[in-house]
Amino acid sequence: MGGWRDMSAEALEDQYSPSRWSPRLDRDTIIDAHLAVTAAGTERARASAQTSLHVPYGKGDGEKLDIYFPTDHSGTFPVLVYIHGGYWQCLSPQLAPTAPGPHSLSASLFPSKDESGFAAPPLVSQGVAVVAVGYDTAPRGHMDTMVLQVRRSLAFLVEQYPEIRGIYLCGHSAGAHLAAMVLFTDWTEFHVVPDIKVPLPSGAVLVSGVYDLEPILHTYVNDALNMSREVAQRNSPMRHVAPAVPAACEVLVVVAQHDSPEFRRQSQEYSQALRAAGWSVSLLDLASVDHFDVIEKLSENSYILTQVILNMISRA
Ligand SMILES: N[C@@H](CC(=O)c1ccccc1NC=O)C(=O)O
Repeated sequence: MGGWRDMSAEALEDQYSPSRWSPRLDRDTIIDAHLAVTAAGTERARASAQTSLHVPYGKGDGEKLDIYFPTDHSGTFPVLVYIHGGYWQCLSPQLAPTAPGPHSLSASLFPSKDESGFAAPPLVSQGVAVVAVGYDTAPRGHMDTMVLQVRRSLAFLVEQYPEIRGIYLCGHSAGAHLAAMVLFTDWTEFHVVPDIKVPLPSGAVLVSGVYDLEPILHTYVNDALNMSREVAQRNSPMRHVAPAVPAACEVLVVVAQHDSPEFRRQSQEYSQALRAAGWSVSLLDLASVDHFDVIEKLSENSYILTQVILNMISRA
């Protein structure tokens, strides 16, 4: 069992507050800066790529996705599906860097699919489409619903876009958790399996994620999520590591040097568990980045993670 059980409430709260661990920016400005950088990157991506925005993949208001098409998309193309983070919620006062008040309820203070296209430019120029998936964050969405929505968004893409040849998943923080939940989906429930000749997804890049939700139950993060222990366990990828099937996808678990020790432990333990179950998994520990710029830098062509992702896709 993890050492988190012996931590004080304060220490645990610290460990699960990524903004407190960056040597680059202080805790009161880093989330604002993260949103500004990802919003500006998304604006650049929308100005340069051909897009289909707010495409509904289900009936719910939050069930929309944005597609950034590759520069040349006359034939088939691979897709990187990006799942944003933000601790699965949009109302926690501690997620907002400013004091609680009407201002802190503004949607722009929380990551959403609308600031999640920043990784597109280096990928679309290499023939890879990028899809930013929206999902219903808490308090509107329940953890089970978010997992279901992300799974459904993939089934939708496979069905609607026959020109897609290979879906790669990339999630950040809470989004890495959702991506990891997709790895053990029973696709027969989504009626897509008979047509699938490649595994779904073909590869997964899990960046600074949480794979055991139990510690979160004891922190402010659960104020908006309201998870019971049962919900947290049912939605913990760490508890569902199944033996790899022959066509199982390649998994890259990425963690930042300046992620908290608990976040770093979670990535280490999850990647080890997958490896022990026969999965093809690598743990990439990136130097000189924190919980936020580890993902922001995907807007840069020369960033090591951008190159690793392009490499994973081109090897398929
Ligand atoms: N309250 C958190 C905020 C946070 O975790 C977060 C903010 C923006 C994007 C991703 C985040 N983390 C996980 O999804 C913190 O202290 O950093």
